Amino acid sequence: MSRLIVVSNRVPDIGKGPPPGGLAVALKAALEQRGGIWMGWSGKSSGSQEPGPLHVEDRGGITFALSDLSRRDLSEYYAGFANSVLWPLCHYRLDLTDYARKDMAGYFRVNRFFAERLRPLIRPDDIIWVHDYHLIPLASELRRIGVENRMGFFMHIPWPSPDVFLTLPVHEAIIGGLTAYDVVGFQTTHDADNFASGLKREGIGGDVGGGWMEAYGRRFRAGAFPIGIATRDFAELARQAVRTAAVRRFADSLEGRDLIIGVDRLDYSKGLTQRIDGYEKFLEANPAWRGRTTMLQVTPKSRTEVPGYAAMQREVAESAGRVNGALGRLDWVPIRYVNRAIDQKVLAGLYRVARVGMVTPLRDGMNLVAKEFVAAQDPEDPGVLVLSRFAGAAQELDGAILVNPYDIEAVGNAVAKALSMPLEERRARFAPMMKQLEEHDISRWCSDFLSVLRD
Ligand SMILES: O=P(O)(O)OC[C@H]1O[C@H](O[C@H]2O[C@H](CO)[C@@H](O)[C@H](O)[C@H]2O)[C@H](O)[C@@H](O)[C@@H]1O
Ligand SMILES: O=c1ccn([C@@H]2O[C@H](COP(=O)(O)OP(=O)(O)O)[C@@H](O)[C@H]2O)c(=O)[nH]1
Repeated sequence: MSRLIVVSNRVPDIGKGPPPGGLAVALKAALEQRGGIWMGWSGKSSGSQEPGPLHVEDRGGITFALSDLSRRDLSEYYAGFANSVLWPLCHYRLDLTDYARKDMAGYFRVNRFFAERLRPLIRPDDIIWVHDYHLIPLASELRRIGVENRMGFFMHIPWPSPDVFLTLPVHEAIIGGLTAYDVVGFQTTHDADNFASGLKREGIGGDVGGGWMEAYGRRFRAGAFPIGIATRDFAELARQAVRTAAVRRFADSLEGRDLIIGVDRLDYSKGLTQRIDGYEKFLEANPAWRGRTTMLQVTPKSRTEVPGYAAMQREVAESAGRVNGALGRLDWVPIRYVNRAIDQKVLAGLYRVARVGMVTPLRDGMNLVAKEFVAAQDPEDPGVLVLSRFAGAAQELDGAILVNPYDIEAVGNAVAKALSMPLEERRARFAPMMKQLEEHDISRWCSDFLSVLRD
């Protein structure tokens, strides 16, 4: 069996720190099965110095090859082109894109640097699987220095419609970068269709049927491979977590109120202020519910070095403060806002305690929180998921109450509907979602992608 090489900007701390998420678990299993390497950024800056040699280390049966990046690299490649151009563009926020040629050049330079560092580690029959928008040009850089191995790419974030994507000044180089892969995977058919129609619009190729696309005369496999979670393990984690002291203490602190939970990185794509406004609308329109619900919003800080994110932090805190100030009482705070990461084991228990899960991004590639919330429920007495129709997860979780997150009143009405939904309907909505998550879990995602890449 050929070895697997996974490349991603962010590499989980397998064997160190808290338990890794589902993606790390699945890739770890695939890497252990075949033997392999996980390459990426070490998470550290070498400051103004050039990065030293790769840190190569065996952990939990996997070889990690991690590279530091200089302050300039991180500013131009990570905070700059990846997170101030590609991320807002792919999430339909053209108003937030901040394109600079210097950052674009830094992005391609870091991709070349990763390719050159990876090159000596590659054996002829290795399979290479590259993840996410930070590393689109990696395959073309590897091909340029003579690497002929099978290479696949998975895009974790949305692929926008051509009208949006073609505003990117270097769209040709980005599309050209993708065509150097043998397989290109997207989260949903909608993303894959957007990509194909962009090729067609530009007259450089398109969908040629049977799971194949063509661009610049090169054929490659492309399509939707929706990412899953480790469903059974997560359900078990939630069952155990509700018995732990931390989750019991939290549940007691609710004093019989119904819990509404939101868990999102602090990111403008997650629709946090709109969600808080929706909850306020719900409380205004349903005074009988005041004092009988608590919304817990868990929002760890993210990408603080990127300008738009610092402003977000203020906006979300202000929104939560405004609602608490306007509607709170001496003995009741409508929203509890936690601005740091919570261990996933505790989260699993909180999801199970909650009556309603609020997942209302303005745009999201998939949104694993939506899937985790469903998997964590008690099948006999499940909570209800309120889900944005603009999250990739909405293509699969049709038992959720689907909402348009831009319609604040609709979000408020969805909260009311979720809180008063009869048990029978909750069960009827939950069962098919759980079946879908069990049948399409993270191991299936991994093996589906790798079998197309291998064949
Ligand atoms: O590495 P960071 O800059 O700290 O950001 C964290 C990750 O955010 C994004 O996650 C996406 O992937 C999820 C799994 O497929 C998907 O459910 C979600 O919708 C996406 O937003 C990003 O794509 C990752 O590369 C980042 O590491
Ligand atoms: O305090 C937190 C917040 C989030 N997460 C995890 O972070 C992931 C977030 O993934 P998602 O696809 O929802 O969004 P992303 O942040 O990747 O855009 C999920 O597995 C969450 O369980 C966590 O462990 N602790």
